[in-house]
Amino acid sequence: MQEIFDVLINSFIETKIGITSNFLSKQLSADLVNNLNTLYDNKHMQAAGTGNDSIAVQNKLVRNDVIYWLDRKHEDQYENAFFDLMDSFVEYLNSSCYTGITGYEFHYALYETGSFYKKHLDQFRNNESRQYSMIIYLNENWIEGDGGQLSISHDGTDYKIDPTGGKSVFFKSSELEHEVLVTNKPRMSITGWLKR
Ligand SMILES: O=C(O)CCC(=O)C(=O)O
Ligand SMILES: [Fe+2]
Repeated sequence: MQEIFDVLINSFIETKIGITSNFLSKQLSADLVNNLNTLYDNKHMQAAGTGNDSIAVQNKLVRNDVIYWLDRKHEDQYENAFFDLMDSFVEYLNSSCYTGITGYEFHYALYETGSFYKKHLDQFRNNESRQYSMIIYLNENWIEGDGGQLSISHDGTDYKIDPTGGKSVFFKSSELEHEVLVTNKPRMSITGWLKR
């Protein structure tokens, strides 16, 4: 995994947007897709909020994905395998870049056809604990016409990143505004934040 972590970290250092394919194995990706589909079918995925007030402001004009938080307490072997992978990534990041990350949080996200997330910053104004944003995509066979790209404008360049299965994107939560363009088919991911 170290080589894949290096690709992610080195591209982040070069352009402020870390990207690597194959962050997740095909098997783990498929297992997490199964989890997500089951959660969705059982109506456990909930409308995502914006902001971190105790009453989350649910603003469907800003975002209309549905989410579910991963938790080791679920004792789900695939969620735990995902957390094990994140533990090794955080350990590697902290030891190679002195980032001092002490925690994280991750949720599954499903964008149904027609869904989007308008331009935003991930760090809350009243809480700076989110240091790095990390997204891991779960969509096999994504093609351009499917839409749903992650769009990041930075240094005069428009980056449009396809949410292709296994790919991970990594950037500083306080720095880069980004948006999810309208998706033309269901779009699945795990999104999270490394915290300090
Ligand atoms: O799924 C993505 O590409 C980005 C999601 C996002 O920006 C967020 O959940 O804050
Ligand atoms: Fe975001």
